[in-house]
Amino acid sequence: MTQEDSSMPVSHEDLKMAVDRDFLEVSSSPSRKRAESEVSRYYDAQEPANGPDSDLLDGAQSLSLSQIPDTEFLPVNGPQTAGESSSYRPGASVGTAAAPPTLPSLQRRDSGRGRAMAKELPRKSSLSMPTAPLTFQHHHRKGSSGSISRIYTAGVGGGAPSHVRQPLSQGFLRGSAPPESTSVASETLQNSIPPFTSNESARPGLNGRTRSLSRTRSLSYMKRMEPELPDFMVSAPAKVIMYGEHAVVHGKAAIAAALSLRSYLHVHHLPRDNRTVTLHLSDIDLNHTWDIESLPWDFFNSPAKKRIHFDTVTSLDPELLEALQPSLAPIVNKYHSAATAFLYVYLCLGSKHSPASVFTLRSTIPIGAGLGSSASITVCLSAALHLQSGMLVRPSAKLFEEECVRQLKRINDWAFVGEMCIHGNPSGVDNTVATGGKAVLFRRGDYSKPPEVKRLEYFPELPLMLVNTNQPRRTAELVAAVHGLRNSHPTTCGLMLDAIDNVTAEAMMLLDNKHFRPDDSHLTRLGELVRINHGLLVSLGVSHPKLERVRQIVDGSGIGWTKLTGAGGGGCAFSILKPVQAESDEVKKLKVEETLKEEGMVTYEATLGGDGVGVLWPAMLGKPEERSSITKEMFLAAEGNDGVEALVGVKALGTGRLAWGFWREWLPEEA
Ligand SMILES: Nc1ncnc2c1ncn2[C@@H]1O[C@H](COP(=O)(O)OP(=O)(O)OP(=O)(O)O)[C@@H](O)[C@H]1O
Ligand SMILES: C[C@@](O)(CCO)CC(=O)[O-]
Repeated sequence: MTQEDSSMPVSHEDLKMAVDRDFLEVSSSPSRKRAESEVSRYYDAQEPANGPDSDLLDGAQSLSLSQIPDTEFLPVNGPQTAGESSSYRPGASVGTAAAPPTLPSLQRRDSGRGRAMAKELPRKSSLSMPTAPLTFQHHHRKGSSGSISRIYTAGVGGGAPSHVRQPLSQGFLRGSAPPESTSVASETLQNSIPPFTSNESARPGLNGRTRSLSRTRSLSYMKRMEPELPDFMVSAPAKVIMYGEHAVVHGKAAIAAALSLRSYLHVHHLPRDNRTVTLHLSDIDLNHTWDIESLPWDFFNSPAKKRIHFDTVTSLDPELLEALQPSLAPIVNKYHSAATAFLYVYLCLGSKHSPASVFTLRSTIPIGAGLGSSASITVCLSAALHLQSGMLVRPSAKLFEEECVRQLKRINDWAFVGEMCIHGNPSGVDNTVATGGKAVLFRRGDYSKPPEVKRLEYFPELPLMLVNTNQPRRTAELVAAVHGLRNSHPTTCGLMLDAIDNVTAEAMMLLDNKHFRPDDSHLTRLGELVRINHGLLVSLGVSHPKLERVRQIVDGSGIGWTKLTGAGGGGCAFSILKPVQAESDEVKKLKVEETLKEEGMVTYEATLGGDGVGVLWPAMLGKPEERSSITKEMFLAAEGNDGVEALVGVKALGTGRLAWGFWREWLPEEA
């Protein structure tokens, strides 16, 4: 490639070709480096107009040992001698006062097709030094063929200027990102590394320089024993559709908001010599382990089928689904579509070299109740798989808004793929709200294009009551039933869908209005729109006698306006409650709640408009000085929904006990 080439914008197709060639095949090969470089250039082409370097600051993020191939390690400060090498003891400086103020950095050098690329790696032993922060420098340099390569240099302490770019997906950061995961990795190392002996012989490296045999051995020992990444958690919320469900599948708009119930996914990494992946969906009693190598990688990673993180996939490939069947066959569980969603996305995004891990999920969202439980779990899975493969930057206040949006889009796009595995033909509204949180207007007119999503900035705090009829149903079947009705009554059905669209548009004018007052006629208007929307859904055939019973109890007592939410056919309804004006109103409300309970229904307090997908990295409790791991055993042992919330709940944010991070698409300054 010429220098001119390298300055040209990189198209998505170029990028995909680079990745198709070899990116996922050999995770630490020089060709992967080439692909990484292509990906970096792809990002460059999308950098904000105010110039790359001004946007890019020190982001010292830990590099896992898995990212260090068995290539040569050279000191940046000059050739290494045998004597020098024996003084290098990974882990030796951890927590000791004897750590030198600066250490020679390690540099990995790969060469491929005449292109030079070098990248300095922070030495594991130096990562946890408390007084010497790591800094990265970023230069461009001409490769042997004239192409421009990036060089990343890591030093300890030094006053390096800090316009820094992290490779590949490390993204654009502002300010210096805290290297949260480094101390965990170092602790693990400290426990697992046998000490070096200083009298071991040195042998020439591949380029004639010397390197220590003991270092080589220990590195490979460490690589086997150390899990590739620390354990971490992700979480995503449920949603309530206020107006427009079903119509949204047919290109109309819907208004939906994040609900305070959430799913939590714990990702535990296994030592590298264990080559298995486990999916444990504890709410549905599904616990299955696959041998990673036995999965149909060859098919998924074949040039014709390969998909990458940046792809927007709008339909499932029946051949890929077919290829999964042998791996899914042993799973006999009525909710097995969640396993299909997991494997499909896992195989699309991963490779034979994906880290061995255990994915453990617990959700406080009732399943199949219209609250988007499936979307919440697919968002968790998508975020976890992206984080695991290094394709996301963890949320931080330093992340630029544009990058936040990109991260969320990537998570959302692949959560949608999971939703397609579970639902068949989803609109994408559920996963969009579970990803971004808050409240949105959503419309997807053309399925081959991204949906239109508008945040409702002034979404008010509404007096809501949420009721679960506990009547099970499947979203996929209800969506298919409306399609059937539309086919047999195209004109009438079309008018009903248009009417729902009008309801949503009217509601939008109230809900996205900073002058909205929940205690006056605005609330009544919203309530009436709720009632009209429910009536139209009844006509579309997606209500259920139990939902009608909720309506009878709530609306009959005069305390509010009720509508089913989600796919209907059972599941949940919500009511907008009228303002309490007298004591008798309060009494009526209590009576309603009692009656619903007597009839086997569950009422929830509904807080709408909360955060979307969040990350707890690493999975640890407590303030920095007294941190302890959240193990999957602890997570599984938490009692009920309250136990899960008490142990890992995002509500603990701000108490100093947990440090959940959120990509706040619309409010990056608060992240
Ligand atoms: N906690 C969970 N654990 C495992 N799988 C789950 C969980 N929650 C949902 N699922 C998966 O999602 C499916 C239910 O999805 P479905 O779309 O029918 O309901 P929903 O998402 O709650 O409702 P709606 O789409 O109307 O909001 C289940 O069959 C299962 O595969
Ligand atoms: C019924 C539906 O409109 C909402 C399900 O929560 C389906 C969808 O939008 O995918």
